[in-house]
Amino acid sequence: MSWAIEGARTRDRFGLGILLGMSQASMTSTLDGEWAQVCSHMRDEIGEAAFDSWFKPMAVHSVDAGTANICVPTRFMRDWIANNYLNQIRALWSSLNHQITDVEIIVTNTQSGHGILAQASQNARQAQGNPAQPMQKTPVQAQEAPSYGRPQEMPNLADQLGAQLDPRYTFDNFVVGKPNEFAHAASKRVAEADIPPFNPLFLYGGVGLGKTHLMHAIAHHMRLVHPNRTVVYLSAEKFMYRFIRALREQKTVDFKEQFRSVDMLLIDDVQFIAGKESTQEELFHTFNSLVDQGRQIVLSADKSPSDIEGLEDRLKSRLNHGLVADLHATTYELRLGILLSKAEQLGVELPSKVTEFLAYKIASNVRELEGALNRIVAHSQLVGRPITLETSQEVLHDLLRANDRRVTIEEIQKKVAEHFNIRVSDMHSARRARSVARPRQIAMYLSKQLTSRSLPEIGRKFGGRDHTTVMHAVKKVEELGLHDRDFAEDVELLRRMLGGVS
Ligand SMILES: Nc1ncnc2c1ncn2[C@@H]1O[C@H](COP(=O)(O)OP(=O)(O)OP(=O)(O)O)[C@@H](O)[C@H]1O
Repeated sequence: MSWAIEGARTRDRFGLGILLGMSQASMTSTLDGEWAQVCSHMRDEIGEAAFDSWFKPMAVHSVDAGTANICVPTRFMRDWIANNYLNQIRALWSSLNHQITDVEIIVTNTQSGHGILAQASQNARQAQGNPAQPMQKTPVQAQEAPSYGRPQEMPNLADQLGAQLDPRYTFDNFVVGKPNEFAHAASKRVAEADIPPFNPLFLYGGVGLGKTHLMHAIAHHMRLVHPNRTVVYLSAEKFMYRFIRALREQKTVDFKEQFRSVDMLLIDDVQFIAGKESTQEELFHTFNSLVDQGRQIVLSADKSPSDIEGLEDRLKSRLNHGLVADLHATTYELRLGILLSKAEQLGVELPSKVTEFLAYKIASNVRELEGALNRIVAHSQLVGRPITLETSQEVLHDLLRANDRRVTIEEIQKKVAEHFNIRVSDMHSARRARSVARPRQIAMYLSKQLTSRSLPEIGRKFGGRDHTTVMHAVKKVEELGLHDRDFAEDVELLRRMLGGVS
């Protein structure tokens, strides 16, 4: 509590006391009592955690002509309180004491206990040619404060606490397909909502499936639409290191204050803090404080909260409380879409055969697919050759081998049937129509080329046909390939898709 009496100016600094004919001591206790009541209301209203963060460090400073001045130790707190709680404080206080018509927040130097104006405010006053004003008013007037958000200086906090956002990771650049449509829709909803629709949003899925991309997209959108809001994105690892540094430098109060004051917090790769107890504890409190204040939290991990081992139960239960959305492994169609979108971003036109080939062959994750595309494009630009199936295969030789797997006759039949748009059952049927017979012959040829099965074995897999039928099919396909370039390319594409890398 700091009752700073600055000099013996006759100005009615304690206007209220004189008005009421009270002694300074009794006025102090009246104000203290009223402030305690305001605090008690606010604690009920905003919850223990937020109250501890913001109200505990506050104290009554003075009263000036009906304006109660509350002091806080930092400008940051002043701005936050002014933007978020001042209207409530003012209303509560004047309902307790009609003489209080206004409340202002001032920044004090807590070391000396004297009211010292924040530098910016002091400069402003001097600039107005009024340096002798005893009362230190803040430049933040509650009436002018936006109902949500903060003064222009606040977004810096996002850079201070968080990581840079990748400008490419936007919703526009995110290709939506069956495996990610739920996670995408949930992310969009969070990004576009004014009040958290679910808290937290928890995104999870395997490596390289787009979790980080979606988180950045949410943050980009939020920063664009609400430039005044503090949107902080960082990895759980970074959160931990920041916390450890704060502990080491004895700045945990600042750490808590800062993280608990953001408007949106996005933490990536939460699995990283499994088994890290004190970081989990800190995250837990940060989480509660933000949720209490109605701030959105978005988290991601490689597993669902329940499946992350080494995560405290109470944290798991909080993480499960909002919406948990998973990203599934990509499908061929989604990979095609992503390739087309990435190629467009790179400004290159990919032959459709190359796109189909890559989408089929590189099924592990999107990051690898993107890497493959980048390699092909870089190679083509460096050597000045167009992108073809052959050069792609050459350039990606190692990657393709890593993605290679033993192909079965069933897979060949399925792939060829898909390619020619016929039923897989036609591979076994007796139908002789060319539209069915030719793909069947190609499938037999590829079975001979790509598997170690004998001719009779292959025949049996094609509806119990004789080995001579298979032999005939192989010859026919070779022959046709010699005279029909399109046909040969089709077969070659299928061969490469199915693992014929050599
Ligand atoms: N649906 C998509 N549309 C466009 N690009 C995508 C899509 N999914 C993933 N990507 C791209 O794939 C790359 C890897 O995605 P991202 O880093 O978001 O994966 P992640 O799930 O966070 O992986 P990790 O678990 O390794 O952190 C990024 O370059 C991203 O842009």
